[in-house]
Amino acid sequence: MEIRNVFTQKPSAQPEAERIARSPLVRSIWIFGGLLIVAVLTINAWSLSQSWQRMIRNAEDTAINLSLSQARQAEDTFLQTEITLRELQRDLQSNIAAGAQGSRLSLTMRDLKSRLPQLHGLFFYDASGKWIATSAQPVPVGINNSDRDYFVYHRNNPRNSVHIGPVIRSRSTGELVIPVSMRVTSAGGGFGGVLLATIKVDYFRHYYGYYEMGNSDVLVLMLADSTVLYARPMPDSYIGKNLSSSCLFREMLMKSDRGSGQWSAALDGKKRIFGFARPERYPLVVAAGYDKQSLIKQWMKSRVQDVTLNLALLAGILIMIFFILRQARMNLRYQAELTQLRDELTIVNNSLKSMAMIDGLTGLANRRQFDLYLHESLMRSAVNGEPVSLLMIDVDYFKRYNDTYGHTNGDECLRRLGDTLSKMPHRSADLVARYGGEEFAIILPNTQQKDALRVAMRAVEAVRSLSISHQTTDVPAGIVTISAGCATITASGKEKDVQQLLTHADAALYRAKHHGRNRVAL
Ligand SMILES: Nc1nc2c(ncn2[C@@H]2O[C@H](COP(=O)(O)OP(=O)(O)OP(=O)(O)O)[C@@H](O)[C@H]2O)c(=O)[nH]1
Repeated sequence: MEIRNVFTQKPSAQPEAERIARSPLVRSIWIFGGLLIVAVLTINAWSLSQSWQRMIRNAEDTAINLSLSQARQAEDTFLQTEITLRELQRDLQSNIAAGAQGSRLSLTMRDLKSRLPQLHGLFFYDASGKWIATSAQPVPVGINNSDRDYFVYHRNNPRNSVHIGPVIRSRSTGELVIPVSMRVTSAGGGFGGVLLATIKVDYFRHYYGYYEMGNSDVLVLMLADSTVLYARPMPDSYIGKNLSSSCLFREMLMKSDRGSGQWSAALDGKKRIFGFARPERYPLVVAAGYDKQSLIKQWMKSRVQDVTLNLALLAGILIMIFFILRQARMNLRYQAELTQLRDELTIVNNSLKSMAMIDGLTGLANRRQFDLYLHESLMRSAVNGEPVSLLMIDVDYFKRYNDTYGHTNGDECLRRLGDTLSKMPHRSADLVARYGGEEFAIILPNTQQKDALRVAMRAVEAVRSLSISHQTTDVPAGIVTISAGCATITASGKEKDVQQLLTHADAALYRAKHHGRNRVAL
């Protein structure tokens, strides 16, 4: 009988690994870990998106506030200029009535100009465009301004409102200036000339320079027709540019006088977050724009710490899942090994149990099994009323056989006899056992006495035909023979049944011996 070595045999690794991978515990850990990672990623994505939205909202708020304050500042600047022009207009109207005095008006202009820092100059041209008075010193001679747009505008337009024109280069100083002009009515009620105030572009350049803005952020003052008056920090070549293609003029100003949004600047094509405002009094527009790329960089810089911490958290979760999985796999493997060990031990136990029922020399059922089976057979007989027969078989003169051929040969002889008896045709219910020493027994359930007798005689004959030499003076046949005693009972279900059958079979065997051996007795 083979007993497997349970301590050295290992299960094949592949199916075991697959079984562990498919186990509910490992799957649950994967699902839990996956959900945890998804949750962390989702929360992080949400928090990043919230902080980005906040950043955009802040930029929009700052841009709109800045453009509102600049619109107000521009309005004040132009209002002061308008007041100055109106004062001059009043003065001029009364002088025209009394006969215009250019030198006196120039003095007044110089005085007014000195009060307003934004002013580049004040001028009065007569109906033909000739310079009559100016705050400039000395008064240029021989210049005619009738070709200027603002002059043409007032000559053709009788309205008394202030006109703000696109930036021009001053003919007296060469500076970039914004012309603010008014029509002067002649004594007869016709066109009497133009009063002009020029505002220095440098005034806005200087003023906008106060604000802390990035190199790509813009602050732009425009006319309502989208002509640039000044754009910080762009070079002067951008002054006068028409921005009508911008989203600001195409969409935003159509809906509201103030607001915010994101679009690509018509100035340089860069995407910015804009705020804009249009003053009530003058046809001006101010827009402040923050460069989106710079904002993204700034935002990313501010989130580096958070993102790093979250990545560390994610890495921690992954490591934790890894260790939990490893631990779970180890536990499952130990569990599998323990289960296998238990199964192996059960097999070994069963083997040992069956070994306890087998005779080591002959391989037949041993005395223990014989006792159990005889008891069981008699119990069954007591229930169904069928007879049970027992053959007790003893080797004749076996002491002498041992003495003559030695114990080793004696053992071999017993093995051959056992083999012969077990190979005799038997019914499946019959049991051949080694009863002890040189004694054998055959239990024949559901067997009548005459049939048992026949089996016994066949056994005696089978041994005889083995012709195992037994050459001593006491053994007449000169070969190994056996004697058999045969007994049959129908059990009563009482304890004594076993003893009774054994005693009868023993007595029969005794008789077989007594009557010369090598025979059967009932
Ligand atoms: N070799 C061997 N001898 C055994 C074994 N068991 C019992 N014997 C021997 O069998 C012999 C039985 O002898 P006895 O009971 O005197 O009977 P016998 O010599 O066979 O004489 P009868 O039974 O009267 O014919 C003893 O010498 C035992 O030592 C065994 O397993 N192996």
